[in-house]
Amino acid sequence: MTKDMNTVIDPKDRYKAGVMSYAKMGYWQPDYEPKETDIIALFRITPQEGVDAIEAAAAVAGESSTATWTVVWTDRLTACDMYRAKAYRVDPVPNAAGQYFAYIAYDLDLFEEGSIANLSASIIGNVFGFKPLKALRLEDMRLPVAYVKTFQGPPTGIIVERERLDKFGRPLLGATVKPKLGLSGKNYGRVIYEALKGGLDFVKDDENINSQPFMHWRERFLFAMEAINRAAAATGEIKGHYLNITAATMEDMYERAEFAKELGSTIVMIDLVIGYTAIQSMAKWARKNDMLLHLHRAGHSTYTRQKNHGVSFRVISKWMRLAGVDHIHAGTVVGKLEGDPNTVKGFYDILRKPRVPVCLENGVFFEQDWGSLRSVMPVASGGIHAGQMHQLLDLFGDDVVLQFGGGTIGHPMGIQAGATANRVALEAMVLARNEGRDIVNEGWEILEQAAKWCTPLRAALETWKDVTFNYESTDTADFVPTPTASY
Ligand SMILES: O=C(COP(=O)(O)O)[C@H](O)[C@H](O)COP(=O)(O)O
Ligand SMILES: [Mg+2]
Repeated sequence: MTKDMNTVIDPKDRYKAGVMSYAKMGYWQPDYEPKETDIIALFRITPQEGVDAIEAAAAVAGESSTATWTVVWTDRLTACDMYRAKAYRVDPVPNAAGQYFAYIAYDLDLFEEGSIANLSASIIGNVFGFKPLKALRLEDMRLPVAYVKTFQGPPTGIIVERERLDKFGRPLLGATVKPKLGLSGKNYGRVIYEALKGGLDFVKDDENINSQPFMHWRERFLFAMEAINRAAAATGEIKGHYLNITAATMEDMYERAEFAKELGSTIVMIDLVIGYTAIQSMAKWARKNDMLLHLHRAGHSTYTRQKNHGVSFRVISKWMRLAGVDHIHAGTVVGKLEGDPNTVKGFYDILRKPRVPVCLENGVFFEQDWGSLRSVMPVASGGIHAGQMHQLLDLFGDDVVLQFGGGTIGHPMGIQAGATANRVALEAMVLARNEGRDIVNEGWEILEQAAKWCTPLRAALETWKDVTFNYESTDTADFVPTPTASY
């Protein structure tokens, strides 16, 4: 008698041996034409040696929708033809041997309305640990308007934020208080006051500042608000500080948010690590209470950075626009943290545009209609300074917060001077752009001209130097069709 194959074949080899075929179970349908209401996911799959790409794509479709590792009788009790996700297209990734782009369509009925937790439990729930795959990356998603409309989206959005702040026609300026940890409430407040008085619009808490022994959260909030009020009175401008309300429980976060509002803050901040459901809860709170909601993407690089495994930040950007944040850190290109120029531009389009056109060069695979969901203000932050103002304005335009932590608080003449250097650099660059000057090629010259009248800017340029470089995209090179692979 032959042995039961399931007992001797390693699960990952079942696909090679043909014992198990998700493709045959109906999860591969090359003739399927996605419906307007389908959710579409684009995965980069790297099958194990000997596993067929189509079988691997079908396995991803199966495991991220209805299937388990074997056929079950109860499928027949459901509308299984409709509920099965359908892998309908598999293309080899040019210049990346062994990798494939797999397109998978999901019926809208597979998802609960307005829930990122539910969406992600399917799309990234189990499949990333699946044995037939060496690696898997969720590159992009198309979210149908019917689904988009079940989400609240950003509580405030760019237009209303500008109206509330009464600031138009230029990027907003911010800074993260440094050092990240250790300051007392009083000294923390001093940093905020100096930076706001010097010319910044916002200052912010760092991702890991919550309620530590050296500064409890109420001390931080009280000293921060005092600084904001004083700076607003001194400058005649609306000023703000992102009070980080990230905490261990929702109860704590609501308590901190309520206190921020009570003190007159316009904005609160959360970290991505609090989780999708907590983010959605805070988004609802922010809309109900007319508050801006700032999101720091703390933790994202653990799964967004590797090019063959994890989740692209363009997908996280989409989920966060649905979930409803007003600000999100989205990369600088020229700063201290990784970020391919075209890819980062793609994130900014996803966050800001009402309808995002396909742009393979920027890694945007699908047209995305946001169905009048408000737009998210991207935040460029991480290792940037006044000497890069021309490149930042060229890359990101006006609807962005440019945030200089070290690039304000590390200024040789002090914090207020650091803020002034940034404000003068920005205003000089915006003026030059509006006059039609070529800010990319004449950028450093424009900064030097402005520095003749502004000692803090001169000191900033002398300290941090001209680091203008030609940003070139490499990450999305393999997205653009080649003569041998078109998609
Ligand atoms: O503290 C900083 C920046 O400080 P500095 O301006 O001194 O470098 C932020 O946490 C990073 O911007 C996060 O990165 P990202 O914005 O890419 O999520
Ligand atoms: Mg930080």
